[in-house]
Amino acid sequence: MTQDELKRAVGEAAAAYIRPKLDKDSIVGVGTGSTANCFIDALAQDKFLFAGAVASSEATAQRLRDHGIEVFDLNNVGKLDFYIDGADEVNRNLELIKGGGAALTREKIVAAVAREFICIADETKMVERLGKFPLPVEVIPMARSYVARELVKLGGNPVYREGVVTDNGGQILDVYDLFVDSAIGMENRINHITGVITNGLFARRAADVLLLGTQKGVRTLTAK
Ligand SMILES: O=C[C@H](O)[C@H](O)[C@H](O)COP(=O)(O)O
Repeated sequence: MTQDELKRAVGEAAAAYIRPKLDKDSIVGVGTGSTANCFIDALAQDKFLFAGAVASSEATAQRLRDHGIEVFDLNNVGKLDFYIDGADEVNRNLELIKGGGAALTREKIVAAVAREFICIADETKMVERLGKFPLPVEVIPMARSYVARELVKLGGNPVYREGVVTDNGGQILDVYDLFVDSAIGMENRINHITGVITNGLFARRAADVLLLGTQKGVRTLTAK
């Protein structure tokens, strides 16, 4: 199977995973990216089973609406049973790097609210240790150079993702060569740099379940 076919398989598996738990009041948290798009397309088949969705980006909100799925403002939603999203890297503890599509901040917010975070990924995303994928860090624009200098002190090589403005008006630094021995430790350290909005390590709120697309089928993994 190609990578695209694996993405489609996990998108469909995620829709099947939540289907029996949906009711007419359910609101589903939906992530961003090509794998999340596969999930949205599968979820649309079930759109009469649930109330609507909360989106982690403007792009996702648009795709949901295009499918006729109502999109709610997170501030008007009391509880979210599920959040389904892709990842750029995932380890065996279901800690993630996310933000390749610059949606990390809203993704982290929706994941924080959700009772169950289901990550969907093809097997190319599974790693022993996080950090080969450059870690996205969203910053307040005026703080970009200062934050970059602080990231160098942590051992990273930050590169400004030129031309990208996030849905929140932030900018992105992609940090190469970071040694991430403790994902939670690094997530906290980077969050404490003044001017950082969010970083793409999802360790304090890791995924609860991973649906991993492999050549032998979709595997369901929980944290080790
Ligand atoms: O900002 C983007 C998100 O974190 C995506 O979930 C992540 O980049 C994975 O995207 P894709 O499914 O396209 O590989």
